[in-house]
Amino acid sequence: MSEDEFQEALKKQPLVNIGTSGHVDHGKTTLIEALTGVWASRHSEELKRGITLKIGYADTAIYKCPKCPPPQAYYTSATMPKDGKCKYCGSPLEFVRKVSFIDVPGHEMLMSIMLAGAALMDGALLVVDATKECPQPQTREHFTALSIIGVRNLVIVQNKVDVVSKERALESYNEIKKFIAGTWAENAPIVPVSALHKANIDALVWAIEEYIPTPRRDFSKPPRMFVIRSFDVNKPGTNAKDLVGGVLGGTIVQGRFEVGHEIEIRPGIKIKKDGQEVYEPVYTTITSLKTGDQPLEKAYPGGLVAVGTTLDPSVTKADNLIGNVVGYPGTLPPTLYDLEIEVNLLERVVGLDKPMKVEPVRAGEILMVNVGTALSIGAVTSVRDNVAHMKLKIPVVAETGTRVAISRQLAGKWRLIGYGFVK
Ligand SMILES: Nc1nc2c(ncn2[C@@H]2O[C@H](COP(=O)(O)OP(=O)(O)OP(=O)(O)O)[C@@H](O)[C@H]2O)c(=O)[nH]1
Ligand SMILES: [Mg+2]
Ligand SMILES: [Mg+2]
Ligand SMILES: [Zn+2]
Repeated sequence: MSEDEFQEALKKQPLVNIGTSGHVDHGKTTLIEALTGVWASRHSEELKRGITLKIGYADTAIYKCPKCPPPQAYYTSATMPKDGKCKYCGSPLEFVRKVSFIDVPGHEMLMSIMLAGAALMDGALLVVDATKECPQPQTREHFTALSIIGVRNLVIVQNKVDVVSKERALESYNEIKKFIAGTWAENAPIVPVSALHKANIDALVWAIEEYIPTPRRDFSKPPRMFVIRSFDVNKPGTNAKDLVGGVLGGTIVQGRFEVGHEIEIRPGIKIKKDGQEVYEPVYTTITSLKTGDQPLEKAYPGGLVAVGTTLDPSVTKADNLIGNVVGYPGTLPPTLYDLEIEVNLLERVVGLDKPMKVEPVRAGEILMVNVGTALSIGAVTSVRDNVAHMKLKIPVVAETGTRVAISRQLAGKWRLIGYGFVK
């Protein structure tokens, strides 16, 4: 990738994904709103119930005052004055970079969605409610998920400091310090904020600038995108000649896509063949690319990219293609119905109120696997040493060495128990 191409791309599209993580109701979505001005939980069911159910996206740009010291120097499109000038010294603010936030649910029933989101994160914010003892079960479980998936750029956000005493704020800080002591996140910054009152957000932006850099990716690798959403964007009753093809929403994880190129989507759609249900890859052409409202000729890793296609919209409607992998024809890993994984179990199940020992994997049990944004369950057919064979209900697209998160149902809920690598 040339420096010019990187700089050019940087102006048009966020090239870094910053995820949220943390226990339910600790203020992840409120924090993203404070940073971006966007409420990322927009689905009607989410609005009704006040909890995040799906992966949410919100983009913003970071700006900096050339004269003021940090943290006052730091702004986002949502926090900067309308005239684009520093509110302390009046200097015109300088554009730093675009960033995309990926918001995940904290509810214990939605761990699989968090894992799908985590597969896309270049860095993360771990949101901790200062009014609650730390760690809460999904604080632990999300932190473990970041550890497993290999997210290493972390900023810890101590939220809701508007409703705690100074003593409690200090106690909460010490709980967080103790929680991360001896882990890879030991030196992560802890930034106290009130997401609700948008207090100390400049210090958080500063920490993001210091600790979550935009990764320099190799754009020349064969392009690959993980699908997170798929839609039929036509209004009911549209004339057949005006129909627009199916749209895929996802995050590019390597390479770049260009308008006009042919793509393959795997595992594709379920069909019946000789009385058996199988998945067949789908082939189509990219008719448009967009990030936010910005049309693109080329799309790069980072943020949510909408890919227009020539597919019949009935194929993409209602998130039908979630978890699929997109690439140029012939470049994708194989579709696997049988999975052989080298299993690494956690010592403890961390997502429960009381952590408990992880029992070994047994033949015959049902496990859940997350591979990229794909999710499948399957029965373990055999276990030898630390290698487990599984028969999957829905096939996954993965090559040797692909990282897999493994969950087991405990007390009726899927809990993260370990990770593995595809053999
Ligand atoms: N007092 C106070 N309340 C906050 C703050 N941030 C969030 N809240 C409140 O906490 C509740 C939960 O906030 P959300 O942003 O929905 O929390 P979340 O972590 O996104 O929740 P899930 O996505 O369901 O896990 C809401 O009632 C918010 O208004 C804060 O800084 N101070
Ligand atoms: Mg939320
Ligand atoms: Mg909530
Ligand atoms: Zn200034």
